[in-house]
Amino acid sequence: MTPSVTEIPLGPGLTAGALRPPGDTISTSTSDTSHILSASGVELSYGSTPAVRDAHLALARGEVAAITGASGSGKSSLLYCLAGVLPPSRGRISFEGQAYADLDDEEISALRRERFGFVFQYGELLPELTIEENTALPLRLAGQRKRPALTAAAEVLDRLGIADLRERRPSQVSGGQNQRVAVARALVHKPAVVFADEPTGALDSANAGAVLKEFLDLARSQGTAVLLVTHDATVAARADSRYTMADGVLAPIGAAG
Ligand SMILES: Nc1ncnc2c1ncn2[C@@H]1O[C@H](COP(=O)(O)OP(=O)(O)OP(=O)(O)O)[C@@H](O)[C@H]1O
Repeated sequence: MTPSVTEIPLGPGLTAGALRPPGDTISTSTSDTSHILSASGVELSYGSTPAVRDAHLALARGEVAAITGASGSGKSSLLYCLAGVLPPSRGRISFEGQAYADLDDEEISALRRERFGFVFQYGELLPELTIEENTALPLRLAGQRKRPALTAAAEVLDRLGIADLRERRPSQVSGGQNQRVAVARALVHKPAVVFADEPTGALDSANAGAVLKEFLDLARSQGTAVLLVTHDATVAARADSRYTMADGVLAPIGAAG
């Protein structure tokens, strides 16, 4: 099963080419250019079940923001709205001042593929590709030739201390190593924003701390903003800004810095 350009798995049930139902009600205003990503009045319901209520959030270039909250509070739903994966029921989301509502399906797919990176709890690597090929995937999807893409992948793997694993397949490395590969893949194309949903949630605490540090150090060194969803307050403590979510309501906790 070789991945096609439009079928890169981004997580359970998600693909890079997926999702943009017609008829959403996002406003087309593009006034906020001071933040790389901004959201106002975002709401999402699944049928009659509200999951996100009137969420406001702004992410600066290179900022690491964390959202904590209990299971079912709406964190993932909000993350997927902000990543252009799920269209909100109401509200406005914009990237670099460009409202998602003004982008067509192809443009929003390109945004997710080229300007965003994704990390999920279980890595979501493609089992039939090597570690190096998995890491190079965003560059290949963006049209880069194989050799420079693999060279760039090897450099990122080296920065994460796992260059020696590059010829192996995901089944041949540990959980922590898999998650480092997922981090490498999310950052290899130097995206503007990485969306990370419980990126270390499947790891033991020592491994989780190490992987998280490497992830955030690498993101910060290349100016990539990170929006991090986590249950774990110690993970959130590494962020520049923090939000909490309860019953679909997002609230900032503490000042940035
Ligand atoms: N596809 C769906 N269809 C219907 N309801 C859903 C769907 N996905 C999530 N929900 C509901 O929306 C609410 C928010 O779910 P969400 O997954 O966003 O929460 P979460 O805070 O990320 O939870 P967790 O920490 O357990 O991942 C929950 O009540 C959940 O049951």
